[in-house]
Amino acid sequence: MAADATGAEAPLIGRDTARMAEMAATRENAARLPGVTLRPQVAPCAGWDALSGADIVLLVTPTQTLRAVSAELAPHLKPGAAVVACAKGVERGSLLLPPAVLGETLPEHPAALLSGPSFADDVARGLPTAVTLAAGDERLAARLAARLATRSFRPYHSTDLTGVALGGAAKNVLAIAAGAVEGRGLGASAVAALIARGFAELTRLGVALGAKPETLSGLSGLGDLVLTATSEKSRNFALGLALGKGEPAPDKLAEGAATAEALVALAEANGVEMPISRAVADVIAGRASVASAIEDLLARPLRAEA
Ligand SMILES: NC(=O)C1=CN([C@@H]2O[C@H](COP(=O)(O)OP(=O)(O)OC[C@H]3O[C@@H](n4cnc5c(N)ncnc54)[C@H](O)[C@@H]3O)[C@@H](O)[C@H]2O)C=CC1
Ligand SMILES: O=C(CO)COP(=O)(O)O
Repeated sequence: MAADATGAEAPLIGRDTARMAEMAATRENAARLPGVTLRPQVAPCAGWDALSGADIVLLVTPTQTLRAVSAELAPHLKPGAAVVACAKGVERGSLLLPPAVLGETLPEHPAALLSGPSFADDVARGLPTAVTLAAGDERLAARLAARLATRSFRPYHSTDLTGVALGGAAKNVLAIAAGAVEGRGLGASAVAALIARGFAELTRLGVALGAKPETLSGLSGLGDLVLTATSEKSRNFALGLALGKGEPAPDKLAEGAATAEALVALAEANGVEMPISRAVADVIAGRASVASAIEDLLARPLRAEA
């Protein structure tokens, strides 16, 4: 559970017992958020025991682990507890977005999703951040948003789970492409073109899946795309940058790399073209070089902008 506005204790559960004990003692997550002192109500611990008292559980593991982790914690949840996925991606194989994965593993629990432009480091340092909290039920979405809000962390609520989830998944793939364009030294105009055309393909798929266009152009879609596709703090952008420069990939989670192939498969299944995402999937899978992928994108036939 998060350290929310109520000041209630918020257990922070991790699987590495020694690291959680160290975090509890030093009040710092030295590996992920060095220099940030944990708020007093955050209680690092290991094991699932602390779940039994939680009304709201935030799941902050990567997309491809969501199914296993949520299934493992299922027997330990308080009846009726809301489970909020914070992952941004498409599950490989099933092609499901995070809320739909939770719908399968935790059908008795209301599923929600937290997404939007928010580097963990910015949030932890109390810098102003606005995000989207989505749940199928509007009252639940509003209640969760109010519960998680702080003076600097502003969740807007939504019932468009698909739109919020799709924006978060696609922007990571597109950020890899933006990083690669930057890494090849193609200039700021090319990055802007990529963001705009990337947003067009994100929107096409979102609409095909039933998302609301205003969700896609909101915080969790366009907002997060702009952040991630323009900042070297983004691990997805940093991966693209390394690929573009021909350097080794950084040893950090880049959700877009794990999601690219699944995103393109989801688009194909819905009859939607996503050429930039496809180029990223091809490069990640080793089917194309960055140079040839960019060549192919530039060689596409000219067409109407929509
Ligand atoms: N770091 C950020 O700024 C933001 C991250 N996210 C999303 O949050 C999700 C997680 O990302 P981060 O926390 O940044 O990644 P991370 O790599 O910093 O942390 C992931 C955590 O999950 C744990 N984990 C991995 N596999 C696990 C498993 N099978 N069982 C239990 N725990 C497992 C790891 O030990 C680690 O503590 C991603 O989908 C990412 O897109 C969303 C918004 C911002
Ligand atoms: O999702 C994020 C910011 O909103 C974090 O982006 P990266 O995973 O690329 O670091």
